Amino acid sequence: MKQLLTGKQMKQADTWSIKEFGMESLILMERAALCAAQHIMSVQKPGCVFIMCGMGNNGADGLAMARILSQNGWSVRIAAIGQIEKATKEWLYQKSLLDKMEILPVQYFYESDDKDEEEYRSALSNLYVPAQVYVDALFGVGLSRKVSGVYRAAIEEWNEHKKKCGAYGVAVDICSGLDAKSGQVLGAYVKADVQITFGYGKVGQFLYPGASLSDQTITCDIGMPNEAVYHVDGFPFNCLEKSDAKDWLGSRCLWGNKGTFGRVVIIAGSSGMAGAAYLSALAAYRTGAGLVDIVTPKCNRLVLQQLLPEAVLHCISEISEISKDEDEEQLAYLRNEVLPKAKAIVIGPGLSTDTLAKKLLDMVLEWNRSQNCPIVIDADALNLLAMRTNIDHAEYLGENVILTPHPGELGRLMNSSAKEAAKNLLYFAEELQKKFGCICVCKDARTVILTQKNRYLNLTGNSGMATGGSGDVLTGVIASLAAQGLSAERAAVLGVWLHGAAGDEAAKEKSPYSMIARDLADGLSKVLIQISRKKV
Ligand SMILES: NC(=O)C1=CN([C@@H]2O[C@H](COP(=O)(O)OP(=O)(O)OC[C@H]3O[C@@H](n4cnc5c(N)ncnc54)[C@H](O)[C@@H]3O)[C@@H](O)[C@H]2O)[C@@H](O)CC1
Ligand SMILES: [K+]
Repeated sequence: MKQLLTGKQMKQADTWSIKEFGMESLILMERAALCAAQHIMSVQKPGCVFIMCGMGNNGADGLAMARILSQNGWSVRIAAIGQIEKATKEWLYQKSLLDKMEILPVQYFYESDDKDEEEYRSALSNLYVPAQVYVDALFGVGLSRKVSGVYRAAIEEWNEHKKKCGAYGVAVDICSGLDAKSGQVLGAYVKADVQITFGYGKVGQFLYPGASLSDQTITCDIGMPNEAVYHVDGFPFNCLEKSDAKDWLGSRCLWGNKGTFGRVVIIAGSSGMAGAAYLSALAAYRTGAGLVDIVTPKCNRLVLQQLLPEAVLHCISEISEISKDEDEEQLAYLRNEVLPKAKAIVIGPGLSTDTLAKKLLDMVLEWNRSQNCPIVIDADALNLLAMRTNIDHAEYLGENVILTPHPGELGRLMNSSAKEAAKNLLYFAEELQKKFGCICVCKDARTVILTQKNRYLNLTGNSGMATGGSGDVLTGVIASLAAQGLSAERAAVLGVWLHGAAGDEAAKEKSPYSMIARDLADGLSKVLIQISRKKV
């Protein structure tokens, strides 16, 4: 399992390693600089390298790299941006070593208020020499505000000159301008070929748009003690990898019957929305559930029977079509005959928010209070949840309830907008988890999964999955895994991973442009072939 930290957590881990564990800051820095320099030497023959340094420890890494590369036959040019009075002690130390080597001019560029950005850029232009490698060591995890003035000009010149001379761009620790927690860019930002990041990957490097700033992010071990990660506020973000997916999936019982592999009840669809029920149910079967029941309005009977004859259909009448008694009767049937057989329930895809949908959600939530059955709440059921204002959600929803909002639904659940939710996905996810106390799967280009105790970031998937019905497929995958016996938390995390990996398989065959939700179901089979164990 790969672990990621926010910038603040990384600084806490650094501080603990230095102050409590007693590891010298300069030892960590030497290893960091060596890793980055070695990467450069492994991909390029000695030549000319240009290094843009700030005055913090990221800049100090850049100076240490200059020393190492110079000792290895590189011609080095450094532009130091900022005020020397702000330099850290590590920076001054690294500079003193360069001075003793008498080889490296460090050209300073001071912050001053009397220049506008254009003037800064033309002055900087002379410092940025043609080189085969461009290194960005301006800001690391210490970036604390929007980039402006000389720093903005320095970044823009760096990008432009790098492009002009076709240089290989290396960002030290993180692309300058990228927020290490949110993945948002603050003013100006470096676009590099690779980020060489130290100790742990930073969450912001894997969330978008941050994840698009470099082609590659390489995490280097710099000798930080393993315990450091336990001395940070909150929890690190865990990223499931293929080997973890294999472990979590386990092996399928060779002598199992359809009862062994769980029954999923899917309450989904409304007039014109049969597809949502179909995709959820198809995905539940394709992920291995033994039986799938669909509870849906009568109007969807024919189409669902034709599309998925394997499913058990329970067709219900719209409230307007039946008497009050008949309505009570059909709800009692579901409560007494259908829900008790479920090993996992999905409610919401294409359900609508009408009175019947509301009653169905009430019934399922009531069921959840007395039964230990994992429930995936999605789409319209989330919209209905957002309309409720007078219940204590954390008490009402248990730890085996899984909410799967996209940014629009997340915004509604938190009385905000889709735009805000997408921009501050981590913050919104944290607030949602606090509000409802259950498992929150906040879907976007990168999906964040939060539980009471753990935080996960999913790294599979691609833009082709931004297509109608993709979320419906996810509900079926998660419920299917839960029905087969995985804990609700593992079902949610593995389900999101599997769904993304299925999307990656579909993209290989169809391209992200032309893949549709159904292709994800084919993708699921391919991924399951790769990760399922051959033997018990
Ligand atoms: N021993 C350590 O602490 C280690 C630190 N390392 C490096 O140190 C970095 C962190 O160093 P620092 O904490 O000194 O932080 P940074 O070097 O990332 O930047 C901090 C400096 O930038 C200034 N600053 C922040 N935002 C700004 C903005 N928008 N405009 C202008 N100035 C701005 C701050 O005032 C401060 O002077 C890591 O990213 C990593 O590269 C590594 O060498 C590993 C070991
Ligand atoms: K940097």
